[in-house]
Amino acid sequence: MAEKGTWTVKKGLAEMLKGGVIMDVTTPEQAKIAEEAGACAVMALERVPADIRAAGGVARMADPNVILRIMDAVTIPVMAKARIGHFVEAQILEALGVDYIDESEVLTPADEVFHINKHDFKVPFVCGARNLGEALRRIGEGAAMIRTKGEPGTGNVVEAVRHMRQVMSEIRMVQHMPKDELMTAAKEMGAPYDLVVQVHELGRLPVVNFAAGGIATPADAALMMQLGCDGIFVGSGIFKSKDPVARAKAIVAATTHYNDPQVLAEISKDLGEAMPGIEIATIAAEQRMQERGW
Ligand SMILES: O=C(CO)[C@H](O)[C@H](O)COP(=O)(O)O
Repeated sequence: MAEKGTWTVKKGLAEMLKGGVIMDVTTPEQAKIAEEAGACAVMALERVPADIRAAGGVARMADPNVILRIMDAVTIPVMAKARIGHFVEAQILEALGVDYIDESEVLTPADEVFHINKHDFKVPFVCGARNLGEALRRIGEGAAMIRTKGEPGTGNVVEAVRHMRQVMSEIRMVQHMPKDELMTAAKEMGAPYDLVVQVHELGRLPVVNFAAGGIATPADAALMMQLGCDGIFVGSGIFKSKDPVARAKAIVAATTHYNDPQVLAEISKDLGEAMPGIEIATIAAEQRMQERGW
């Protein structure tokens, strides 16, 4: 059996989640809704991003007791969020036995310069990115899964689309570069050279890449899948909508049948109101979660 905490095992767990939906949950009851809807994992946090945005102030790791109750409530993997750079929150989450840690820009960063050295941990990490350089820096620090950032808590998919298109087009560029241009590309992106070489050879990121931030409808989820992501994170889009149970199921089904417009049309019927959306231009630059992380 593979030893816990090796790179292969960390990466492999994310690969098992491919094609699935990971749902933000704040209570054991929401975790059960997610599991029954077919989520492949849940993400435990204190508030969904729309509520974090509305509350303002400092957003931190959730109460360990809530995380443990969520772990008790479901059989699917449980992820939890730590603040960027807050390696002690990560140590605590590892001690609780969560399956994955999200070093997340949705929480208030604890360090404005350094991310967590994720190689220090046995538990795997997922991190957000807006472009290929950022994704490869996070993988260089030990992230075993990437998610594009989008703009969480807005119910507006436009930033998720921008980030996924950016990452995919940079991957295509690197893939088709002659080998002798890779070092300069690495320098310009601020990315580790060996990882740029891997992208060149694989034609994809060396780890799984999900889409996140602003996905609010089954059509949004299918759009992100057609743009080439490996799976979906949804938080506010489900639990700030009128009918979370129906919407959660529909988003899971849309992520599976993302290439079948007939099925997507059926799935999208009678879901009740989606969460109210926010136009990105109305959010001040310093309040955009995607700007956190470097
Ligand atoms: O940070 C995340 C990924 O772990 C959130 O799950 C995701 O960004 C949720 O965004 P939204 O509330 O807009 O669905």
